[in-house]
Amino acid sequence: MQTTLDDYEVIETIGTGSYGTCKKIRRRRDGLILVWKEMDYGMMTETEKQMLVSEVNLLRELKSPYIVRYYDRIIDRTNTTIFIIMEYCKGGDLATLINKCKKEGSYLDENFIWKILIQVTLALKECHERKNGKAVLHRDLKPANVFLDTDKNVKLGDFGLARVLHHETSFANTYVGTPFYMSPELVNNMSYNEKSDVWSMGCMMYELSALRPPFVASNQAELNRKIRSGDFARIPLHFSDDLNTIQNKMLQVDVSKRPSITELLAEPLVASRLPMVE
Ligand SMILES: CNC(=O)c1c(C)[nH]c(/C=C2\C(=O)Nc3ccc(Cl)cc32)c1C
Repeated sequence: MQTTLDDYEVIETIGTGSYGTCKKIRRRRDGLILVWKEMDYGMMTETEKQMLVSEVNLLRELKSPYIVRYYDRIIDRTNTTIFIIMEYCKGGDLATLINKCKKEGSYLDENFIWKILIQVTLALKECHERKNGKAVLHRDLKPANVFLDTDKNVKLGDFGLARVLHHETSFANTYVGTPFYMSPELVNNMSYNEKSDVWSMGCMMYELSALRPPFVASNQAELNRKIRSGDFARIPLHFSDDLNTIQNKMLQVDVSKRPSITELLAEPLVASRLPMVE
């Protein structure tokens, strides 16, 4: 049966972004706490509306304990607003966690960083696996798009920029993500591909360790130069050589030398930390 806005009670706004607004809600019939991401599509072009439809359809298909669960969507045509209803992640997002560490002058625990690495890799495995010839690229992997549940397990969210990659090509179209996490192939005007998600994950894992991105600059030209060079400082010395090694592999400038998600999962440093399959 088609649900309506009256089936939910809004509790509070918990986030706003370029995409719109994220609100914590309660489902009236059973009290389940969820969120909805509400977006006004009134000013969107037909292409942007199609992108929105594809985000919802992608979310419905992606099934992983490490990807936010999609519940429903409501379209309010009177107010040209779509409401995408998803699971609530009580732990919030990694960007907030990084800012908290910076404020407190503390680093994250290495075991927690490894746990995030493993779970984001497994989330991307679900995305990159070609189902009926189509792989999904996240294209905007960053701390603000990775959420945590009550047990601080990863919930990859916000596929607003995700693209379906069709079987006939292994390259998708142009990039629109976060400049600090731009991969060398994108800086060199090549197309986005699965290994560009691996680069972004490498940047994110580096930032979780060092509390700053691997490449920073005051302008795009300088940032592009640093990204192309692939030169970045080692993560703080108290972190292990193993963590440093795996992060360096993800930040390989040469795409052919950078591991795919499948190859990353086969790396002994990662494979030895994978959860037991039930
Ligand atoms: C300060 N904000 C928060 O603490 C926060 C919390 C507790 N949850 C969220 C966000 C989400 C949340 O809880 N579930 C989500 C599903 C999809 C997307 Cl794109 C976002 C969310 C946020 C931003």
